[in-house]
Amino acid sequence: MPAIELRGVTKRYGRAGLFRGRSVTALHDLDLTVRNGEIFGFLGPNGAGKSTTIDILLDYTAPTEGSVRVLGHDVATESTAVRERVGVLPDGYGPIGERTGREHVEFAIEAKDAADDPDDLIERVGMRGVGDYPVEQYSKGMAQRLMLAVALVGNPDLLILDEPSTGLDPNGARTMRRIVREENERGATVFFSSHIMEQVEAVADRVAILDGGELVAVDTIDALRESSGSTATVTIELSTIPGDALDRVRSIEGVTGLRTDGTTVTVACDDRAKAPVIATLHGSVADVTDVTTSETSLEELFETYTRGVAQ
Ligand SMILES: Nc1ncnc2c1ncn2[C@@H]1O[C@H](COP(=O)(O)OP(=O)(O)OP(=O)(O)O)[C@@H](O)[C@H]1O
Repeated sequence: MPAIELRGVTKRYGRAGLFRGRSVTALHDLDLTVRNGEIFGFLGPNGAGKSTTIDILLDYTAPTEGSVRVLGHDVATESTAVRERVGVLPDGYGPIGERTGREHVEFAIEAKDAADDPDDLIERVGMRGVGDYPVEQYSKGMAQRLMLAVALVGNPDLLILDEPSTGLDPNGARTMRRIVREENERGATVFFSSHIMEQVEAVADRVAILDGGELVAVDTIDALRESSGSTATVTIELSTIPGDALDRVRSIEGVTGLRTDGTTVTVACDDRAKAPVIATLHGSVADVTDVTTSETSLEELFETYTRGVAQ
């Protein structure tokens, strides 16, 4: 049984007021399967439809067409069963009011009828020392840690994290990654949206890239590298930029992209093309002062897929 299954999901929002009559199609006929036990990164540019998808998974909004199953339950008819087994870290909703962080966690434990120790959760998300402060005094990062503690209550089978790194400093981001891995090792499926590609690359088993309400890629990051044709990135520092040599580099078989920034040339290519790229620039009139090669990053793949270059 997949953890998440969307079939033919379309979502149209109606417009009120001045724009009444015009509607926005946020998702077009989306099919998506998230396997049980995987860490799944959900990516897309602003307005791609990520939050809409998450709202549909949680039954906060209904799809215009299509069916949605979460942990084997139809979210339209069995939303209570879904909520009992899902932990959610929403985007843009922090804790409010005079209650302390600990009280929020205690409330969530009670609401889920769970047996967690609030102190353990507070400790785990790195909130020791501030659990007894009223949440109105929390910084953005502390509020985010608290929301994560609440999401973890009851050992959920599925964690849905919407932009989990919002407001977190590097230590907080590391804690988040550690917790995602620990939860996954415990057996939970983790579905998370993010704009922070390093975070996704560090933990995700597979990723989906959504663009304009449609999936443009779903796979492991390695497989996306292969299918985009750019497995490597070669970065070359030159003393000057020789225009004709750049044209020769572009025409090398296996080169899928080339960018210049000052005297730095960055070439996306497959592994076979690395040596000819370096040799071509090395043999040009300009001096090569530095060369680095690396695997194509998820950020570069994201750019490729969301510009429709790869297919
Ligand atoms: N309640 C709403 N009413 C009307 N249009 C909406 C509503 N919510 C979202 N939209 C539209 O649906 C599209 C998808 O928005 P959504 O918020 O799902 O994207 P997103 O991928 O989460 O973006 P971001 O990365 O900026 O958070 C956008 O065109 C947005 O303007």
